[in-house]
Amino acid sequence: MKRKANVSSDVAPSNTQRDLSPGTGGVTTTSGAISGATSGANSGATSGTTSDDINLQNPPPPCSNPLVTPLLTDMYQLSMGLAYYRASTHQKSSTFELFFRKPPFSGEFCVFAGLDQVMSHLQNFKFSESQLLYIKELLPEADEAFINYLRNLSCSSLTVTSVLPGSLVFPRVPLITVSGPLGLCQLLETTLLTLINYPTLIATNATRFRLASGPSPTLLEFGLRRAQGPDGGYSASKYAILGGFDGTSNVTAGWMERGLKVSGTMAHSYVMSFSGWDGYCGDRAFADKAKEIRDKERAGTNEGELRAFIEYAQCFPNGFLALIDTYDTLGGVYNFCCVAVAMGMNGLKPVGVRLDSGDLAYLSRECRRIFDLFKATYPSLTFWDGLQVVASNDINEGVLVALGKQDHCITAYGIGTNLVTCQAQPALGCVYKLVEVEGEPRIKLSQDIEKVLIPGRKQCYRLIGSDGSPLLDLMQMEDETPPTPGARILARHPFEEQKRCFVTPTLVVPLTTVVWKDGRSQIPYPTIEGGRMRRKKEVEACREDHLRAHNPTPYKVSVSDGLYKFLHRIWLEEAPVVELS
Ligand SMILES: Nc1ncnc2c1ncn2[C@@H]1O[C@H](COP(=O)(O)OP(=O)(O)OP(=O)(O)O)[C@@H](O)[C@H]1O
Ligand SMILES: O=P(O)(O)OC[C@H]1O[C@H](OP(=O)(O)OP(=O)(O)O)[C@H](O)[C@@H]1O
Ligand SMILES: O=C(O)c1cccnc1
Ligand SMILES: [Mg+2]
Repeated sequence: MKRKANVSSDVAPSNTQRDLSPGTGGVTTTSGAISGATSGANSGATSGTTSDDINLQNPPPPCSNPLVTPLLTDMYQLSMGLAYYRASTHQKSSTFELFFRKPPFSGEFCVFAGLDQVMSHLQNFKFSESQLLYIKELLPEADEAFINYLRNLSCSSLTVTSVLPGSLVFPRVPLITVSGPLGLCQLLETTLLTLINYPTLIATNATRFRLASGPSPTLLEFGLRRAQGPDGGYSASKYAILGGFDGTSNVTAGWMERGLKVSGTMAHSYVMSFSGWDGYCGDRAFADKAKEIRDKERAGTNEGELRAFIEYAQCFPNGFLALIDTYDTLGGVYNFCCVAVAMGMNGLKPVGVRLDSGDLAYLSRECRRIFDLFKATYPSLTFWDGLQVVASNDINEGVLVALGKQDHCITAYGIGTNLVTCQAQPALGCVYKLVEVEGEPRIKLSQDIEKVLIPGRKQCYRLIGSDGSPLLDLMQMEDETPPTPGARILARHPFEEQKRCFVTPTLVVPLTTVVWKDGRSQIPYPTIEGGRMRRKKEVEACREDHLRAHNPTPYKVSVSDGLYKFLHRIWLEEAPVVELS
């Protein structure tokens, strides 16, 4: 992120963070923390490899969710499809744009995500015979000719342009533009919206959590159990990582996306399940050592918890991370430290603790203070400074901001409900609107000025200033000359006449790329890691005041003078003049 004047923080997790996975021994992770160390090697197009690695000739794979077919749509798309067909307008050339009008979370931006599944849908778009039978049942008006038309539909006649995943995007700029036969473009509306709205919302939410936490802590996504169903949970895990999270507890996400890092700690049930030493069959000397240290350092800590930790440490000698708040958090830290000393005496390194209730800042400081006490007593053990303090329990963006203003020693956050359900704003309002038919721009008027459509096919550019940060996004008509670096142009607010500025960009970046044409993908299949890297770069380049959590400065999304005049001429032509008498 850039401050108004200069560069500031980095959103990459620091390279001193540790892997929290049992069995991986708290290994130091690299900046992306999607090392795949715990979830196997990368494999294929959906892995965490960079997009350059992928052979362009590989067609996009099937959608990850088998529910995504041409039938994942609203009834009215099929009804309109039939009506276009009957009116013989279904083959008219058309252009639709997918965009949002208002950013979520009272913010100014979104992080675009979900294009991977859109590419898969375009590639695999085909009604099955049983779906066609069902459509006949549903739409008795449909004759065999229409069913045959649906039967032969594929996306080979479409041209699709899009911004790329991980891009910072702003209101009204078309994120995806679909050009092709009217009937087919219409049939894609609902599916494209459902494939983009939630991924973009969750990637944006995750980005905001990352901005709120700062670059250092490890962010782990823990939301599967609270997500809106299996697909909500899976999408949340994937796109939270695109948005800057480092790992997920969701095993299916790791299995499906082999580059994603899967990790976790332990639950209260595990700690609660132990109550004494009956049936203990582990290493007696190890248990006796831990108990001896406990009796010396803090007699009276919970015995069942101590046993639970001793058992776990033996099972995961390189991945001991203890949940310490089941009975009494401070007693829990002592129990952890005693087991840690016993491990250290066997040449092993514990990973750390998790706090799941109470004042997380205060308790994290207490953890560090007690680690320091042990460090003073057992200075030959070298792991004390590197121990993790993981915090969880209903953490949201506000809690991260609040914790950032307090003194705390938290090194990692486990975040579920508020992240995956996007509790602060549960839906993104991307829309998909017709802007042109047979080369004729179309406008939709509204009493609500924000809802007036900007007509026609557009070219969109990001104009970059001399400090490398974006100045504004500019939309212009397709046939206008693109802006050029060093040349001064007039940029106008689309609706408010007095809001305009002259801008001289240092760099002009086209916002969209042709991603689908002539029946095939024109880009390497988008990867989570590719989107993650683009998001990081774009967030770093953007001025901090556009991204901040509260009262962000509006980012200018402008139109060229030519598009402004065109929009307002069409608006006047189409708006009825009322007669008063
Ligand atoms: N130091 C802090 N500053 C700001 N918010 C915090 C701090 N510590 C914890 N929180 C947040 O305050 C809320 C505390 O919630 P709540 O009172 O329900 O939990 P608790 O009583 O500590 O634990 P539980 O009920 O789960 O046993 C959570 O959202 C938590 O993330
Ligand atoms: O708080 P979240 O951000 O959703 O993070 C995930 C939560 O899920 C687990 O709780 P669990 O399901 O055991 O429930 P509880 O903590 O509410 O008792 C875990 O201990 C976290 O508290
Ligand atoms: O691994 C964890 O600690 C975890 C995972 C999911 C939800 N709560 C906690
Ligand atoms: Mg909880």
